[in-house]
Amino acid sequence: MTFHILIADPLSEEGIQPLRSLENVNIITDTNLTPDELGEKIADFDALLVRSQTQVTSEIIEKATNLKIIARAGVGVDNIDLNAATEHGIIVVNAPNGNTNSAAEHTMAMIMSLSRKIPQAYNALKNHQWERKKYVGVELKNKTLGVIGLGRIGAEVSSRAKGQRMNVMAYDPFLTEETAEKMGIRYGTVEEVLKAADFITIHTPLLKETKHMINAEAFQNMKQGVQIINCARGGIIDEEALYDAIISKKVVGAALDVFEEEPFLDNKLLELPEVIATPHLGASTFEAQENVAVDVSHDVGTFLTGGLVKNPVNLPSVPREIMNKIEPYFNLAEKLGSFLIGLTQDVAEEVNIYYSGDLSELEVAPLTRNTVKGLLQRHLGDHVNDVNALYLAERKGITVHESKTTSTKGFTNLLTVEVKTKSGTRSVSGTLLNGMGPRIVKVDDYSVDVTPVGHIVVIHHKDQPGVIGRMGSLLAEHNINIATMQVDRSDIGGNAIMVLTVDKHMEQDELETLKQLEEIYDVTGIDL
Ligand SMILES: NC(=O)C1=CN([C@@H]2O[C@H](COP(=O)(O)OP(=O)(O)OC[C@H]3O[C@@H](n4cnc5c(N)ncnc54)[C@H](O)[C@@H]3O)[C@@H](O)[C@H]2O)C=CC1
Ligand SMILES: O=C(O)C(=O)COP(=O)(O)O
Repeated sequence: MTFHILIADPLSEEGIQPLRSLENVNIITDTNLTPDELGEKIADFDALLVRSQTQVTSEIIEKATNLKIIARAGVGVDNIDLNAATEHGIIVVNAPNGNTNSAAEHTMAMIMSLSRKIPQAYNALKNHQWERKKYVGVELKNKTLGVIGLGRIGAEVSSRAKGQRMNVMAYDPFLTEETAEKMGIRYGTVEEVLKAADFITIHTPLLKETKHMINAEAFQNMKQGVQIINCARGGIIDEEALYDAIISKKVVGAALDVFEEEPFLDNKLLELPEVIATPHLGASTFEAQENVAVDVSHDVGTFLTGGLVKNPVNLPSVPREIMNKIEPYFNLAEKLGSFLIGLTQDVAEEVNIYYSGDLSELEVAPLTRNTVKGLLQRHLGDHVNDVNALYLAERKGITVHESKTTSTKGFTNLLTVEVKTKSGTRSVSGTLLNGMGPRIVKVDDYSVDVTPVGHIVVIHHKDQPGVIGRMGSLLAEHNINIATMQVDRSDIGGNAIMVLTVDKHMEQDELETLKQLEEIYDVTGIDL
């Protein structure tokens, strides 16, 4: 099988070598596609690699019927409709670390250019004006730098600013006073930071919560004569409000690498002499581009060949050592989910997954996703995968809970899945037998020992002499061979269960004929 990969934004050629060196890949680079052209082509591809320019909208994703992975060679994924990707089971990966240094250096370059008006002075000189009085700057030493968003880049900028003898004060929802103290910076709320800072630099992602976070009200709270830098994302600063704040002289300088609309040819902010700007160049160094391209190439290559990606955006990331321990249980989890939903006639409303024994010591989130995948695939088909299983369950109104328990019922590991419907609760438990693979060991309250594979028939009946024999004869009449049989009962003469594995798929009418026997209450065929 050949994987078709589309590179839709310029990526470092050296960086994508790991991908090119794979067998069975067909890589097309086309960095000039219009949204319509991308929409027309996208169905041909298994993987799409982009930077910030290509907008991967829900309309594009809708048409991407073969797409399995979208890779963002950089940090911000605001150009990708993550919900649409998740809904369609497309994994999104990014390269969160490769451009941190470049973005931090670019931010420092912007702060220094701003404080000494270097771009303006350079421009004047280019225009044959020797202007020394007009371009008097301010020192950074002893000034306060307010950092909004102390993640990878914010932290790097902070440490470099300290090297410039600046006082750094930061706000981040995950920053505590203790951590700030350890980093040698001051902690403040957003309001406190905005009020205290001489220079403010933004390093948050663009999210619903951060859109226009720096608005007219925020500018009002700032110091008179503040200077502001945005090398994160356009839209975090409200550009209209920034324009007004510059006109009113509240803000005396702004350095912008990112804009609400990109690319653009006209933006009225650029008419103001207080504004210096670059066209989204924060990550544009040879080093950063090579780093991010290598990272996404590895993830795309690994993913397409069935491996574990390092930087998933719409899936929690699980380290390889931990994954090695849980991977053997994937099949069990998926089969239990699939078996149980096959047994459940009514609409599932709630799913409870209990992990015990060895399993209770593991990171179980990937197993929960596999269980739910098995559960949903029976009715929704193969497009349900690890990426969209929980999302689709939520959309179908099914709540999913996972918990760890100490009750192992004598097994070294036990996974129990319970489905609640309007008419009651059904459950199934399974274990992974050392060297022998997965087994179903309980169906509701009955103990069994069934390998979850092939054609299974679950029969609820009355515990009475002769039932098993008559059942065998009926199956023989339909030329159905029983491979294995497990029987258990609640008490002598009470309710009982038979779990058969048979050699071929049984049609519904064949299953119905088994109900001719009056001791049979219920027959369900499940193909795993
Ligand atoms: N101009 C350019 O070329 C580049 C821009 N970027 C952008 O820089 C930004 C930061 O990137 P990283 O530091 O790598 O991300 P990161 O994820 O390491 O850091 C982001 C930080 O923002 C914080 N945050 C979220 N909401 C916040 C809020 N309401 N107020 C304050 N802090 C908040 C988060 O807690 C996190 O610590 C991203 O938007 C990214 O896209 C990144 C690389 C290059
Ligand atoms: O990594 C990011 O978030 C960036 O903004 C870099 O964007 P780019 O890849 O240079 O288009």
